Amino acid sequence: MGLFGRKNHMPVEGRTILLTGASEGMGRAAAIQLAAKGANLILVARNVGRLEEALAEVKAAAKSPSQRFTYISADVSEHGYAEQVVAQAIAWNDGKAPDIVWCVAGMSTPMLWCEDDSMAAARRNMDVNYFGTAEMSRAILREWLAPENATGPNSEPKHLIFTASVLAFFALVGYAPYTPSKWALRGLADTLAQELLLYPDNPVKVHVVFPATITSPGLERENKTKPAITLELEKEEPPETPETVAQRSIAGLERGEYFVAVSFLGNLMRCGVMGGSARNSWILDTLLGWLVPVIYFFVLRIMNGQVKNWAKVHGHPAKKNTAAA
Ligand SMILES: NC(=O)C1=CN([C@@H]2O[C@H](COP(=O)(O)OP(=O)(O)OC[C@H]3O[C@@H](n4cnc5c(N)ncnc54)[C@H](OP(=O)(O)O)[C@@H]3O)[C@@H](O)[C@H]2O)C=CC1
Ligand SMILES: CCCCCCCCCCCCCCCC(=O)[C@@H](N)CO
Repeated sequence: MGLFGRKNHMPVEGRTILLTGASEGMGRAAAIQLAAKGANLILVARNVGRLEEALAEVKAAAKSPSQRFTYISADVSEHGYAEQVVAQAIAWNDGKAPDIVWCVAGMSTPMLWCEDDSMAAARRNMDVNYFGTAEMSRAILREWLAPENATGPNSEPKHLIFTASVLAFFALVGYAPYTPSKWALRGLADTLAQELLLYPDNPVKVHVVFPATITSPGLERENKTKPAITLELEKEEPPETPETVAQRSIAGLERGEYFVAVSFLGNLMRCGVMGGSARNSWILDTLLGWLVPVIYFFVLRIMNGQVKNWAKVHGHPAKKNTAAA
């Protein structure tokens, strides 16, 4: 129970959490905050040097000396990686699967669709962002949902968390290699949310977090290929630090939200495309959902106008179109 008797839907104290993408940016910030709340953590990423550094920061943030922390180096884009990571995690965790798995690992290579490298980029983004998460979700669910791992309908649920982007609510020019990988995560999450109802004795909750721009090392990397028009349009939603995004994401998970947006604009965008997805609040989400078309009537006019004007001023996109140029 939190303030005013509000239930914490995702208690982490004493539980074990596996996070992919935990060595930098939002994943590392989330790991540090979860350590401060008393969780045991398994950090996953590729680069061991950066994992060591993150591990030291996580240890320093721990709430109690009894908490345990480790890391596993793995590439989430490799087929079959997740079974190995889950097996290693279970061995480290005294034979028990982690209670919470948060897939944060992701990347983005924005560019215009007609650029030379866009198809290779699209496949890479899909491998890391979609399959990296899909493989982990399947490996951990096969553990959590096994009949011998049933904990009973009233037990504390396990949590499976995906990390998408507000671009899965509202698309932007220049993100074609990336955006479909994040939309795909939503399709998987909606399907799993329903499929999990087949296992009432093995309660698991699925969630998707939808950040907007995060001032992370990843943002610096993606800005190297980002078209200038993309940079221009995405200024509409101010960037947030990894710490703020992690904190708001965790707050949403603690409130029990299924789709977690981390800003007011993000929540508006979310309510504009709910479709058949579970609502956080049926009343509020529906009311906001009625408002969004009115906003889009103007926003689309303005934003498409900006793109057309860009073409007028700068001519054919051809080559000279990255933000760096
Ligand atoms: N930055 C932004 O503006 C936004 C980001 N997002 C999403 O939020 C999440 C976090 O983003 P951000 O904080 O920018 O992340 P960063 O790019 O700063 O960090 C990415 C993390 O993921 C790990 N990682 C990347 N590729 C792989 C891989 N193939 N296998 C294993 N680990 C990998 C990195 O470690 P290593 O390289 O050592 O493997 C690192 O720990 C991502 O899913 C991203 O797509 C969503 C909206 C906006
Ligand atoms: C109804 C409300 C109207 C909405 C207005 C639209 C404003 C658009 C802002 C979009 C921000 C895009 C952030 C991209 C984050 C991302 O995922 C990349 N950086 C990849 O890492």
